[in-house]
Amino acid sequence: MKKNKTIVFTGGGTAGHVVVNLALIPEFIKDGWDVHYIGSHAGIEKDLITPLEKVTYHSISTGKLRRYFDKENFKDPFRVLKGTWQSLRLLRKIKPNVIFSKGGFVAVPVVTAAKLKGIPAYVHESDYTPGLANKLAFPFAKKVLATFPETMKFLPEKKAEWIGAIIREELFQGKKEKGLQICDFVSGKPVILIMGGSTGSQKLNDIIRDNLDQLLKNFQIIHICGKGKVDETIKKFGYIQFEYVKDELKDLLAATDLVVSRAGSNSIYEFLALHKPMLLIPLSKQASRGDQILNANSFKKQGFASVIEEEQLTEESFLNELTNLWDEKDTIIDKMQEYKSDKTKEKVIEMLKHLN
Ligand SMILES: CC(=O)N[C@H]1[C@@H](OP(=O)(O)OP(=O)(O)OC[C@H]2O[C@@H](n3ccc(=O)[nH]c3=O)[C@H](O)[C@@H]2O)O[C@H](CO)[C@@H](O)[C@@H]1O
Repeated sequence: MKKNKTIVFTGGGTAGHVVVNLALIPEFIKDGWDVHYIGSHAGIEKDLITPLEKVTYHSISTGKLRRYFDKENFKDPFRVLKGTWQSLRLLRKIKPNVIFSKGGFVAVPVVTAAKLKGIPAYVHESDYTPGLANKLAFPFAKKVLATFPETMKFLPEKKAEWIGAIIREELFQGKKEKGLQICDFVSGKPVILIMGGSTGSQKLNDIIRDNLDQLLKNFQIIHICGKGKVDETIKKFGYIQFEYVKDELKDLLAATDLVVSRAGSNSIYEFLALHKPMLLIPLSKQASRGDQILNANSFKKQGFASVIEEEQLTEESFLNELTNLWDEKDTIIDKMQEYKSDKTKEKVIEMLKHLN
């Protein structure tokens, strides 16, 4: 019997390294491919992928990027070596035609093993500048795909291709009434969605909670706080908190007028595609390599967002920028409507199917 074509997806650590895979996986299942996923034992990728029917999830050992001293840092190279050996064994068994990596540390051993087995691996970089895990994977990749056009200058010239953002189809199918109903909100009063990235942000949580009464005078607020960060003591009409939202996100976004968010690349491209004016508070240089600052400033320059850097974040600057954003929202939406995504998802699927 003829074997189905097979694809292996990898990527994890935060949802930003999984959602692009979530957008692509259904298209391969629909076309009769066998779909496998290689992720970590306990990362968010396991949570998000294992409920999917027709996807076989395999766990491997993986390291983690810590920007501080920890004795675990010394064990990580051995974990990555073990992960590479495990990936080699898995790839020998699965025999995929192609591999798609969305990055994060778990992807490094998989892409390395792909090179050793001669399997073409496509690596996707969604941030303005490439992260360390992806940089380690570039030498082993067949192609490196970028979301931001500006990223091309940081990528290996012969392998790099700009494709744009890959967005989950379901996000376009949200219903405003359903979103309002989930939150127990009224229609006719504007809604702000607060999203501190897939893991939540204490900084954003604090500024919202410190100004809650003021904000609730004019807005209703959906607050995605991050795992373990919901404050059960706050119960107010027009304010609802979530740790993380899965299927209902599309409806919550449909009910949203403005967004306040970190500047993770996937999130901000989703807000752009859905025409949601956004106030971005990027992760600071102290806590990251500064990629979110570049993501945010690129969006500001194009007229899609206003930005407050953490060092400038005060109650006053926050409330002022939010008022300005509300006043400017129609102009911003006009600008967003000019942005064309140009069938990015379809292009990538063609590329992976035909190894272009
Ligand atoms: C702290 C950290 O390392 N952040 C990085 C991480 O962010 P993070 O994981 O937050 O990534 P993104 O903002 O790019 O994507 C988050 C994704 O999770 C989804 N989502 C989020 C919350 C929720 O409740 N439900 C839900 O489905 C969003 O719709 C989005 O699709 O990866 C991004 C993409 O490489 C980087 O730009 C960020 O710097």
